[in-house]
Amino acid sequence: MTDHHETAAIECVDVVKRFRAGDGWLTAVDGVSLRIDAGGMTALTGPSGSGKSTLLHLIGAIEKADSGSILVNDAEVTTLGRTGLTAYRRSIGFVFQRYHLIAALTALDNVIAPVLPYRTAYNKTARARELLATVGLAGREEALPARLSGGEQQRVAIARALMGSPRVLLADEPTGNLDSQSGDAVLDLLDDLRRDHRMTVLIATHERQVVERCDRVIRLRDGALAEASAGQDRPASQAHSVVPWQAP
Ligand SMILES: Nc1ncnc2c1ncn2[C@@H]1O[C@H](COP(=O)(O)OP(=O)(O)OP(=O)(O)O)[C@@H](O)[C@H]1O
Repeated sequence: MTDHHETAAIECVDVVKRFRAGDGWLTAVDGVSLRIDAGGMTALTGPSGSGKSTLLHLIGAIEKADSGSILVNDAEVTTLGRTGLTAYRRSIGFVFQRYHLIAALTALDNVIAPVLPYRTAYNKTARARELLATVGLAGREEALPARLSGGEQQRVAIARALMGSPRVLLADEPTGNLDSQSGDAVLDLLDDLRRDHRMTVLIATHERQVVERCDRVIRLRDGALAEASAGQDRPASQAHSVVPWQAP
């Protein structure tokens, strides 16, 4: 594995996460080791309760692993302190099944919301408009979430996740609430973003159509790796096509 020609964007070694369950403990992630190359679209799949969301939360530093190592773009996530965690969470993108948009805010303000407290090198409104256009929502900037379809809301959530120019985008069942056409549009978008910005996309999903769209598949069963990838990696030329991604 060490002579691999690609740079690993995500590398997990012996990652364990337990939760309290009644009098005992439940091991949600049970010694997972994996390596995900930069620039691909990978499916993390497995039956309900197999640990997909938990693993994604650990990689995204939404939850903390009990043991093991998680390297994302060469940064060790498990030992980050408070300040480091905030910076890390801002540096990656996270997309949720239920979009998590703020109902009282327009599409534009939802995209801006996470970076509002921070100084940014870019103009927040201009960038949010640009990203809404990227996700196909030019002209819908002032719409409230309730006026948008599920697919459109998810695209707002994706635009929001892109504000910090993430090199890694984690998506937890991003098409789980969508009909197949809207789901396909969201997957097309993720794949375009991956290619145009050389982002690494990791999608937790139990949907076969989503798995089939990914170039690599990681299967979990009972919190452990069931099988790591059948798919072929993309040709290096394609994986490395670099379009400058605006500095945060
Ligand atoms: N916060 C928590 N507290 C206690 N147990 C939890 C918690 N989060 C997850 N679990 C348990 O950990 C195991 C893995 O859950 P996880 O949500 O990661 O699975 P999943 O593969 O994403 O499932 P699904 O496809 O149903 O979303 C399950 O048994 C779940 O009940």
